[in-house]
Amino acid sequence: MEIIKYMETYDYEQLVICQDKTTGLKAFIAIHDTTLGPALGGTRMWTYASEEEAIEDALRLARGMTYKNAAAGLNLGGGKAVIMGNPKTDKNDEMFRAFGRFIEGLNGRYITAEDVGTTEQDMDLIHLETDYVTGVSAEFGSSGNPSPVTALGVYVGMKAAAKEAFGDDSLKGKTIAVQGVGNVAYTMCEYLHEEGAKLIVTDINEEAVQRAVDNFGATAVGINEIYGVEADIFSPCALGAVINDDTIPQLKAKVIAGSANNQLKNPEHGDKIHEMGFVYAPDYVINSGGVINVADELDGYNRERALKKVNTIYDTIEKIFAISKRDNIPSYVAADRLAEERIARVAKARNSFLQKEKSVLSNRR
Ligand SMILES: NC(=O)c1ccc[n+]([C@@H]2O[C@H](COP(=O)([O-])OP(=O)(O)OC[C@H]3O[C@@H](n4cnc5c(N)ncnc54)[C@H](O)[C@@H]3O)[C@@H](O)[C@H]2O)c1
Ligand SMILES: CC(C)C[C@H](N)C(=O)O
Repeated sequence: MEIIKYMETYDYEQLVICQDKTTGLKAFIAIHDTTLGPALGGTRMWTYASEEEAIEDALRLARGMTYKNAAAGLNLGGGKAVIMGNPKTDKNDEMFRAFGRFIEGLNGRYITAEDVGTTEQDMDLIHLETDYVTGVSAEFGSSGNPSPVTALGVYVGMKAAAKEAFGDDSLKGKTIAVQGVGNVAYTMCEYLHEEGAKLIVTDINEEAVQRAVDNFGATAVGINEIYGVEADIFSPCALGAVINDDTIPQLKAKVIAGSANNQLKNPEHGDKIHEMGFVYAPDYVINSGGVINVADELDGYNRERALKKVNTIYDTIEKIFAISKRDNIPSYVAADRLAEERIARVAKARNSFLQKEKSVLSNRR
């Protein structure tokens, strides 16, 4: 991978390499675009096979956050960090403190939070060294783990998608096939069960499946069967790239609405499901509840206000379907357009000179 070339192609601002051999920290912080504000995005800890793979992931995820934050109406740019290592065996407290100091060194250009492989406790350790961290424990007046709020957003976004597909946003009696019943999907299933939906679930973790069967009367199926079950809605809540050439022909559901990031294997798969008449709730819009929630901490966390904002995911999804129909474009393109247009409008509004910004004038002796 030619890093600078890749960064030029997608217009990235910055890539930071962090190492601290005492603690074993090897991390990358990618900042994609800060037109709307400081870059907010989680820190992922993962067993990457190579540095190149880690950098690629950081860059790709950072750009995703630019779009997610812009479409969510947040005054925040996009960034993401990755730490190389096994989150189960390679963590130590000092590693996260060292990482916190690197974040502090960016002076607010990047603000972190939880992502795959990192926890509220890790954020608390980062918080010992910097204030540029969200998703820290509630005892610090913070919002805590974002997953349950992400689940609320997916639930309301799913209702908007159901309205588009079936003319009614009620999920009562609808059958929903859920792939992965982890942190986000378990809470989402709670909402769905309460509304009277029928659940079909799968997970590689048998305990997670059993919990859904016991608590929500869900029907369990094998991991490869989930695509082809008779359902109204397919809800991918585990992995990326699950909408692909192999899975699309199997899908019987009319709606695709779930929490997983990067659901489309390639953009062509977004085009294909559009042509085939599926109603697809774009992933980074429907799963933006977590980031909306942690972003509220920056104004002094107010749960009621945060949840009110998360509920607007319903309206954003409706708006995206309206753009998709108006311009006859797939919903994932409509979401990108919504985000890009907002960034362009703000960039235009902010391009006039302000005295406080550094300029040639401040260099006068
Ligand atoms: N947690 C958040 O706030 C948040 C926010 C935005 C997006 N997301 C995305 O939502 C998804 C779920 O996040 P989470 O926090 O619930 O993660 P999680 O790890 O708690 O849950 C994922 C579940 O998927 C299962 N799984 C893994 N591979 C599978 C497979 N091949 N088939 C079926 N199940 C499989 C896991 O066993 C686990 O139970 C991820 O893609 C994540 O990036 C999460
Ligand atoms: C900042 C976060 C809560 C990030 C979250 N993991 C996401 O992908 O949206």
